[in-house]
Amino acid sequence: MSPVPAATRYDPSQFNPEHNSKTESGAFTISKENRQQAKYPEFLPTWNPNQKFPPLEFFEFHDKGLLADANLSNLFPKNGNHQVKSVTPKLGSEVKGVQLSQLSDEAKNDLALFVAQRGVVIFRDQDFSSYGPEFAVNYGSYFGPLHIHPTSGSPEGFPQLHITFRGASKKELESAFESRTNNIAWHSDVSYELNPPQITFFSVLEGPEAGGDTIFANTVEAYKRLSPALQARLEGLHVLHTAEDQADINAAAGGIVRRSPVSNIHPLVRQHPVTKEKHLFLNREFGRKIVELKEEESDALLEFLFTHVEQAHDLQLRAKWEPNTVVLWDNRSTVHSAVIDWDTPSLRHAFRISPQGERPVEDVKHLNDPNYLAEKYSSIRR
Ligand SMILES: O=C(O)CCC(=O)C(=O)O
Ligand SMILES: [Fe+2]
Repeated sequence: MSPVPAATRYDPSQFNPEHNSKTESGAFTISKENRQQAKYPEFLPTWNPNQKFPPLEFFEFHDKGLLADANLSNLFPKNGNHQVKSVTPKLGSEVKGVQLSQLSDEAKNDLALFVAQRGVVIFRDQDFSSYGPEFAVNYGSYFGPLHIHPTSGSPEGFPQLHITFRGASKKELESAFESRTNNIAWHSDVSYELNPPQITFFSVLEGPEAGGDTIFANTVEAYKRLSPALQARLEGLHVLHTAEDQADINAAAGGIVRRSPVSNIHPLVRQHPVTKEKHLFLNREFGRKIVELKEEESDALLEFLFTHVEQAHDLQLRAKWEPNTVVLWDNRSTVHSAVIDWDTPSLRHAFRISPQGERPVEDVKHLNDPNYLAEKYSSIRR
């Protein structure tokens, strides 16, 4: 079974006993010093050891992108004042002149289609974060039930928001490289869930002037680049994804585990319900084993596929954050990593909204089938 990757071992959801203090309700939060510096205190993380959530259950999901206008005319009206340009030919668009907070439901449907088509969309000059956590939660809920992360910190009262927070101390910066030569950790978010997230919103509220970018890779293109012979061999294989290590690491660091960790099996090659494109669905952080293969075979094949996606800069992009940027990604057909490279002491504070999507399927004919893979589950010792 693949070993727990270095980046997963290092990063217990930013829970850091050195900078955490307690709120009035007994939850951990960041230090007073960091709280005083933060420009968006309503989005600061808390970790409440008493908060517990029941296991997630399978649900049917119908992507809003399927309701979109094929010409995206609600998102980009004919006489609108918007500019859209591709970041790279294979992945990503950058948009100016569209205010996410003001979109109608019809325009949100187009947004879901556009993000599915482009993989990553970078929206500049947004007022989205100024409306606070409640607005963010309501907005994201349009696209699907919001995922509550099992180990992350979140603003009090808004467990659906996943907060990324790094303090501004020199020690914190240096600790990033104490035991690793780099901090790159390619993944798609919480792929161990039965219905992992689809369209995902990420807003960096404040961050360093240079650095702290987020990198993305396109797993549709990564699949297309493989030879037909290898593509055919990958069909019908399934990967075991697990939350166990993340839970253990957080518990060991004194953090929280607010939902019991799960393991699930998903197809290695997945079909997208909106674009109908096939893509690799892999995850260096949570994907541990190809269940149909022996251990050494699985390790070698997974390592080949991870390296293929991670080295192919010709199917990747690097999103640069400016004040008031919101980035949306398709958490099914892309993988991403934070880039923790800044060396001036500055806060980096971000929030993520993760609407859950369909249970991954190798062919959309299985979409929303509650018995999908039932036989395989019963035959696998996990
Ligand atoms: O901090 C970043 O740039 C990305 C963090 C991340 O992987 C996430 O929130 O899903
Ligand atoms: Fe992520």
